[in-house]
Amino acid sequence: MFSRIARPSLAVCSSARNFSSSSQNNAKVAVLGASGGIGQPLSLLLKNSHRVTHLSLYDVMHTPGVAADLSHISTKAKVTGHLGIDQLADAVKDADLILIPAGVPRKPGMTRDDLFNTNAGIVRDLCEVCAEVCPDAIMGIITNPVNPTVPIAEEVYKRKNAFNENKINIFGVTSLDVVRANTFVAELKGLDVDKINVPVIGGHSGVTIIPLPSQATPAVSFPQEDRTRLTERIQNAGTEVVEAKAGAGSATLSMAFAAARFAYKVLDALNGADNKVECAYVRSAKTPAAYFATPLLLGKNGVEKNLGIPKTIEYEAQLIENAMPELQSNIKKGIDFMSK
Ligand SMILES: NC(=O)C1=CN([C@@H]2O[C@H](COP(=O)(O)OP(=O)(O)OC[C@H]3O[C@@H](n4cnc5c(N)ncnc54)[C@H](O)[C@@H]3O)[C@@H](O)[C@H]2O)C=CC1
Ligand SMILES: O=C([O-])CC(=O)C(=O)O
Repeated sequence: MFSRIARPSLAVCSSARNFSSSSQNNAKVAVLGASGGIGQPLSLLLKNSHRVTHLSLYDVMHTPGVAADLSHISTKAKVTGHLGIDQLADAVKDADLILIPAGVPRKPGMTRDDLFNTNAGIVRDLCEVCAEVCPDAIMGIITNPVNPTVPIAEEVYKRKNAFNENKINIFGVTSLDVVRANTFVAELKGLDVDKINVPVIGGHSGVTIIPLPSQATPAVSFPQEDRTRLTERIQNAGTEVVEAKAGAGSATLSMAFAAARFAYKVLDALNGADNKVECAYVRSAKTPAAYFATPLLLGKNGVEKNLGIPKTIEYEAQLIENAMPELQSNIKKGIDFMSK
């Protein structure tokens, strides 16, 4: 079974070298954790995108079936399935973009930090291969807890001499916070959700999630009581889904939508499209925390320009201040994990 899967994936991947390019219509995207609750719908959205010519699916289970299923869809992306660590290098070779939703999700009563012990090692091991095989690929890490998994990834790249201090190509995907903020604000204000943009900065857990509705476009205003309720709903939205799923996992479909939104912007920017801006969690010189989500102008190498913390009102400035201790401690936990 194992060797039957290995051969075709090798064959396809050697020809996949030709796919690697900075053209949106000629991009190889690898999904690591492709068989999971996020991985499957995300892979479907990518298979449905004109931007992708090679969709490479990696997991420790079920990728032959997921790849066979998706490969029957009449869109142009070639689909390859890769199973187990021995096939990871082929899965990511020549990738333009790697998305990582591999790892365990929360159950009711757990915090994202409770996932650290399992997921930190998974991200480390995946990044070790990526650092060796495709250090320049853009990487979007979805695996929780995002606040420390992104520093872990960069520490791996440093150890493998694959780290480029002049370039930011490793992102924590926080687009779901923006998607939720847009949805909730549009609902509250009766606006067209397609036309609203609410920046969300900071990190991706509890108080480190900092929505900035004062900077929304179009402009919206709230009495303070509503602003507080909105902020808390966005901060707790992941838990809202975990509780509603009652033990069957956390957000998967909305996360797949959000990760696809992130991926499409990255791929469009790789193809030279201007003005592709997305909030994401990256190494940052713009705040006291070494990693911080802000609006980023995307380009051919990842972050073209960090647009920094937008203007804030006093309430939002206080949220930023409140978030710093937890965020800094989460980042330290990731870096300490790698120095053991
Ligand atoms: N950044 C964000 O906004 C969000 C992050 N998440 C996180 O995404 C992660 C995945 O969530 P789900 O897809 O719901 O979980 P899931 O359990 O449904 O899927 C995870 C997949 O990862 C695979 N996997 C486990 N170890 C692996 C390894 N070493 N290499 C490759 N694949 C491996 C599993 O086989 C499984 O297919 C969780 O950590 C969750 O907390 C979830 C929602 C939002
Ligand atoms: O809450 C979770 O565990 C999953 C997640 O990150 C989210 O839905 O924002």
